[in-house]
Amino acid sequence: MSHQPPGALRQLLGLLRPFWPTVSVATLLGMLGGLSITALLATINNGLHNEGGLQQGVVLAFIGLCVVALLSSICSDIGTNYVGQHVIAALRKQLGEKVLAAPIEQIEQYRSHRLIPVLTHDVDTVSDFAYVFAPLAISLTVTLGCLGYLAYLSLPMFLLVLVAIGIGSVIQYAARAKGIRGFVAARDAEDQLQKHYQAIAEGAKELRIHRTRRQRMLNHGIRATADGIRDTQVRSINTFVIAKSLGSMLFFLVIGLALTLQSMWPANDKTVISGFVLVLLYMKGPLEHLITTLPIVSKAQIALRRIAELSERFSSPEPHLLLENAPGSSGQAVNSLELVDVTYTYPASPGVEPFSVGPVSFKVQPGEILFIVGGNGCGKTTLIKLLLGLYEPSQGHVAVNGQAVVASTRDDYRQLFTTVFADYYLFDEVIGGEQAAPDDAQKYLARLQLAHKVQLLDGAFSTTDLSTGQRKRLALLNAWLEGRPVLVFDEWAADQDPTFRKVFYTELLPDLKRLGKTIIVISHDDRYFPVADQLLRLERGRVVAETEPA
Ligand SMILES: Nc1ncnc2c1ncn2[C@@H]1O[C@H](COP(=O)(O)OP(=O)(O)OP(=O)(O)O)[C@@H](O)[C@H]1O
Repeated sequence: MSHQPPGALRQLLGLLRPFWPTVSVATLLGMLGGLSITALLATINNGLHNEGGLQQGVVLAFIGLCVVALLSSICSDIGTNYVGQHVIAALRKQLGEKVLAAPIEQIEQYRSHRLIPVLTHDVDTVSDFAYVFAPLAISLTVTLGCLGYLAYLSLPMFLLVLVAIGIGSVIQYAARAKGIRGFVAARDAEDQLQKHYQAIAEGAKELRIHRTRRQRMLNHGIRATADGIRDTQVRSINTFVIAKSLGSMLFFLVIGLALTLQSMWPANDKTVISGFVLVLLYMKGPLEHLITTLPIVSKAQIALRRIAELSERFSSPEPHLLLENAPGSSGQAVNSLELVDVTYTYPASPGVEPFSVGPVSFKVQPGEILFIVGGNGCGKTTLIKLLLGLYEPSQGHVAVNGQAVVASTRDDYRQLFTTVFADYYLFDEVIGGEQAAPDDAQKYLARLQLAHKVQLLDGAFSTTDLSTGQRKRLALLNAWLEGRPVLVFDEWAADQDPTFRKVFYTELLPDLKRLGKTIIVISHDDRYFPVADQLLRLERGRVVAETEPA
């Protein structure tokens, strides 16, 4: 993927905007440092040709210039580092917020193996740039100061240097264009590598018991991708290195040319040629620094493009999604929960007919248990994502207490639910309802037959190193601790042993029902279907049977 949205520079400027006073002062100080160094060079050059060496006044000026150059470059460095680190922190926070606020469909489509490298690798690359930013500014101002001094010394020689810099810039520009193409290809391959890493971490067990797959993963996956990245990076860096060496040689050519011209056309003032050589030799350092930093700048540019692409993808955050200082749950009582003629269609992908669910209507009330049943892939999870307000219906609406859920109320609406998805994520910390006392937790842990394994310490589980079924029981603990009115379980019992499965359907669900909870269960356990007050059977996204309480 080498899609390149145009917003990289705009994004960088946007991030720098709050720090413009510091950036301006740091840049001005950097320029002052650069100019002081140029003035020092001029003083040294004059001193070289002055019979009596440096006069007392000049010595004081020399010391003054040293102090100014030292202090201004230190302060400029500190200022730009401060800004750089704040920009990185702002970027990290901004990206985190974007992911937290992005519609679920967008996150599902982006894929985690592409998301994580942007949040880690690309932000780190921009952070590398933050460290070179200050020296870069100083090198640039020293180079400009030196050029100014050269122009003051001799206009023809200054023009000669400008021509040389022009030739050098063309070489650098060509090298940079070639290098950037390589860096973009390498960055694309990084996503692929991340996908392989994810596979070897999450599929460790499967790979251990399948030699052919393991070897294929190693040879065609990790080795081939890592070697590909290495070769592309080596080629790109080599291009920069050759261009840098050519540029370096250009300096000596210009110095040689100037000395030759001088012997052909001797200058009256010896300070001109010595100053010229002195400045050029000094300028070589900062100018080379500028050139060697080009790869870092190019990489930062690519990273910024990736970040801008992610920002653009996630640029339509859910409106009214409260990220700060909002109450944990909406506190609203639920008298009824309804889906009214709801339909939803997944975005089309090439060559595949997009899956649609609906139109579906149902109503469920407190103290009721609704089962959603049907074969694999018939749309049960999609339906509960619609019910939970994670997907917005293409048509129809979801209503609570007869009121349609709209964008401004959707986040509050979601706080009515405690959910255990089939692919749930078990957080270490327990963020319980206000009434969640540790005594209660201990009681429920015992009920879930986990009291001998897990304890609640400082609001976190003492361990989550448990069996699959035990981890899922731990996820269920939230059903009590959060105290929310609607509970949704997506194939919760699938990983439980027959005894505890029975406990779930015949004891825990009825207990929760008695507490007045509204309960929605996705289930394949047909022997427990009678537990349900309502049963909704789906087939290819359509409701084919609905059973209401007698
Ligand atoms: N993110 C997605 N993008 C596109 N299509 C999707 C996406 N997620 C699911 N689908 C499609 O929607 C269909 C229904 O998926 P869903 O997860 O709702 O089924 P399910 O009834 O819960 O299945 P199971 O019992 O296997 O969990 C699937 O056939 C799948 O192709």
